[in-house]
Amino acid sequence: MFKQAFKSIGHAFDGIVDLIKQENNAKIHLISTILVIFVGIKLDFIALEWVWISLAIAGVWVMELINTALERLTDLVSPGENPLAKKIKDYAAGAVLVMAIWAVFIFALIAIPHLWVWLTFSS
Ligand SMILES: Nc1ncnc2c1ncn2[C@@H]1O[C@H](COP(=O)(O)OP(=O)(O)OP(=O)(O)O)[C@@H](O)[C@H]1O
Repeated sequence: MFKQAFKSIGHAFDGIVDLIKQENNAKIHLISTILVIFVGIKLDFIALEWVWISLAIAGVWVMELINTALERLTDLVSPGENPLAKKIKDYAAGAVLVMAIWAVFIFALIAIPHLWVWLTFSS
């Protein structure tokens, strides 16, 4: 039972590693994730702020994984040009964009007051 569970986790990790290797957007997400965590540690985010930040980070990764899965599936079932394939890919890309905008909003909402305090009291 545990062996099967570890095997499944391994497949899931393979998917994430492959996404980072294959997709430019995933590389941008990775750099952004590291930067946001670094800024959060530097600015001393509190637990509740980490809850929102981690939700935003996870949300963008989940959307990117689903988007890429849909892109691959579309290419598999419809290798040529097809207006429906375009719609499917554009909708999925739209989902990533909505989540990314929300993530930036959450980060700004949390980081700006911290930055304000940091700039005011560090001088
Ligand atoms: N099979 C297809 N038929 C018609 N249009 C397609 C097809 N595949 C992709 N497109 C469209 O071509 C454009 C570019 O798609 P493409 O997937 O290459 O780049 P993208 O949207 O930047 O995605 P990503 O960089 O995540 O792979 C999009 O508008 C997409 O909907």
